[in-house]
Amino acid sequence: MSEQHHINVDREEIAKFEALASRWWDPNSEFKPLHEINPLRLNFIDEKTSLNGKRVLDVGCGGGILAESMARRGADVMGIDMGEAPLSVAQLHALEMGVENVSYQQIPVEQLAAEQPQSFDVVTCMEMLEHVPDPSSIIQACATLVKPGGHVFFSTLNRNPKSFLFAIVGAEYVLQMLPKGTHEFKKFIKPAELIRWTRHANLKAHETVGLTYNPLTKVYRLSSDVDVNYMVHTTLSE
Ligand SMILES: C[S@@+](CC[C@H](N)C(=O)[O-])C[C@H]1O[C@@H](n2cnc3c(N)ncnc32)[C@H](O)[C@@H]1O
Repeated sequence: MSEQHHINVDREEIAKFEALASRWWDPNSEFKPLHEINPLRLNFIDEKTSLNGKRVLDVGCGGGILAESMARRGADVMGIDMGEAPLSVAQLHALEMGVENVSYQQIPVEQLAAEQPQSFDVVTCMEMLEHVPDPSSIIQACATLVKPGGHVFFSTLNRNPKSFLFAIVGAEYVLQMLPKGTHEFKKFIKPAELIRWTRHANLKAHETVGLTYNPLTKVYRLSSDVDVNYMVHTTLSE
């Protein structure tokens, strides 16, 4: 692994997720939001790509909530992350659940892109870009890894006063759903910025959809409101 590949990893960010890893599959833990949005994003991805039989890469897979669920839909899934503990948790969970068509590896996405370009039908990169020093480099690597015509999905947090209020003040301080310091506001990404980076990587953005939390009903749903958490569906131009 060359030094260059390590530059785009924030060790402090990885350490945060390592420390929480044992609670990854507890639906009432710090990872509750990921558990709750998972059916929404899984169905969205499955509708666009028909996961059954597809070769899928999940970048920044953590404890494997999305990766394992895509494997259960019949995809052949590889999950990568730079955290060791989340990957061990992911591996163990798949083993316990008897899900065999998912594997996990600790490797920087830029390195995998150099080694295995154009090898996946679908690439997903969820709730990860806001934790890395250079998100555009991750996006470029995802574009390199997907086959021409293949699908790439990103999700992240928007950057505006409302997302500051919901994702940081609300989630970390008022509701205490997430540990304080989970998110850094200046790393949040506006949809226009994300879409510009995807365009530079030769990815065509088709749809941007909000993952919206209603604090009164405590329910997430897909909506046209992209103010806080949102997901983008792209394909690699052929
Ligand atoms: C909020 S979690 C999201 C996990 C998963 N994608 C999901 O949505 O269920 C962010 C993950 O990104 C990983 N991560 C952060 N920086 C990374 C990097 N540079 N390369 C790979 N993974 C990274 C962390 O270790 C953590 O597992």
